[in-house]
Amino acid sequence: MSTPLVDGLTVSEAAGDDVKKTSRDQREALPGEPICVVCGRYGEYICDQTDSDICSLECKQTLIGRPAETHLPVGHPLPKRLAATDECFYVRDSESPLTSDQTELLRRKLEIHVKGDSVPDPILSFSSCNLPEKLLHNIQTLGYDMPTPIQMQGIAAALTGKSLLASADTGSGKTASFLVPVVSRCATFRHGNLSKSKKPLAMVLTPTRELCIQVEEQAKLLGKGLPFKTALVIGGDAMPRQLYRIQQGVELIVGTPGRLIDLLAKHDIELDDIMILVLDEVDCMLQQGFRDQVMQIFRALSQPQVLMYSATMSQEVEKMASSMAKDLIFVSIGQPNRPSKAVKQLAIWVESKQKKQKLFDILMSKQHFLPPSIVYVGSRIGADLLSNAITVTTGLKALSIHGEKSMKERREIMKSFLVGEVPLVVATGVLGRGVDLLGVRQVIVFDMPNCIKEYVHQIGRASRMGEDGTSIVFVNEENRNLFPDLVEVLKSSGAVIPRELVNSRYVKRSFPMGKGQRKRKYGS
Ligand SMILES: Nc1ncnc2c1ncn2[C@@H]1O[C@H](COP(=O)(O)OP(=O)(O)OP(=O)(O)O)[C@@H](O)[C@H]1O
Repeated sequence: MSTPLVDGLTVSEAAGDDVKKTSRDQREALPGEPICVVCGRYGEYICDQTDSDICSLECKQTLIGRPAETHLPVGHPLPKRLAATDECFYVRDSESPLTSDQTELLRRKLEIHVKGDSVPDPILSFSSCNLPEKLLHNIQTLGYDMPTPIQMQGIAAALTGKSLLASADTGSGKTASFLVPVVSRCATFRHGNLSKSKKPLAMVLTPTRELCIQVEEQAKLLGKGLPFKTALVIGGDAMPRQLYRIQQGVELIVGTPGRLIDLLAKHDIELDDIMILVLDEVDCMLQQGFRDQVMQIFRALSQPQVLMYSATMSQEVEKMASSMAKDLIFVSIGQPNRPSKAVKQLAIWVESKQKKQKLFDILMSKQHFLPPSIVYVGSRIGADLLSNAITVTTGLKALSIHGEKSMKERREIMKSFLVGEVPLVVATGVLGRGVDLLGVRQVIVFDMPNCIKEYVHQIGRASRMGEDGTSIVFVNEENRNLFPDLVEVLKSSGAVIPRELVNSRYVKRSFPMGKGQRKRKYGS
């Protein structure tokens, strides 16, 4: 039986089967699986006109619209991502504006979705948006040759002065997407107002000290040589020093909400010049726990531009963000709340009592332990106990990091981890979000967090800028609240779902075809 789909196209077999309409609906191919000859995703179908593997109706149409000689053989390994050098957008003169068709095509290719009034076109290069020369030089020194999709659209939107709510994968360059406009606007403002007072002009709030440290470091690198000074305002570091720095005159304050409120309550810091407020990890910042503090700080400012970023979003966050800023621009890259496709996920069903032994087995296996690794646990005491047990049982040097340790200790542990002296860190949520742990390619989620979004952030530490990474998560009946969400996330990434999870009564059953099942053919 044939099921009509769109004009003139039918799909053989399976009435009601969910045939993927666009390439975006299709998942990435697993090793050994057929690859769509047009976009490189899972080639679930065969195009009957060309016998090539394709992933969706959209790619079938693209394929049959191509001249015959460009129909590539089945399984031809086309790049999965848009390769910058292959793409006409990048070889054109990037100073001349895109036509609206080109803008639409670019956004479609890069999965850039926008909502709002007068959203500017994405930038194609850092040099096309009037940034100060020194900032451009610093961007180059950091090795950023080309903006990533979130930077293309995010920087363009932020430079208009409008507020922005943006989501993009973990490790996709969101930090520079908000810092480049912050540095540019602050440095330009100071340049034109040299004699005036040096009250702070921008503020970045993040949920953890580690993330603040990292954001401030990157801000310093981007602002080098410009009238752009920064102050770090986090708990655990001496307050007088932080205060002194602000009083000397800084352009940017980076801090956690708690310490900032403390500082503001005890000292007279003038925030009336703040023109940009950034909420990094905005869904976390607007959650109970942080929300009241963030709103208290927001009310102390005089209607700044608000830039809000995260890899995960919710409708509630969208609503709150809309109430904080008028004329908001929404930007999202790919599908929000999905893990980075570059992280290969493995879910293992392990009963709680066996989790430690399973972890030791992994750590002692040359094949499965891929240091440097992070193990995520649910509690501070759990982090201490597990890191000790790992060292005693496996001989591996493991350290724990959590909120009860002093800032000095946390800094030292991070340093020895990042320089490779320690192959393994056992962490709580303090390292779960935002932290750019270059070199980490494996994450082991020992205790499933109590929200799927935190899981997405945690496994995101295993891949930066689309580099391959792996994650292992231990799951059992105790995590049943998350089963439906976890299955969705695993399914969307093409990961294998453990039998116990498949058969669980807490999961609604609707699974993709298993291997070995026949492929459907597109008829015409
Ligand atoms: N245009 C670029 N070209 C090359 N590398 C880049 C570019 N932009 C950022 N990077 C690098 O990519 C890495 C990831 O960036 P970043 O930490 O900003 O990701 P993120 O999107 O904020 O991730 P998360 O959601 O996990 O916080 C960093 O090491 C950063 O230096």
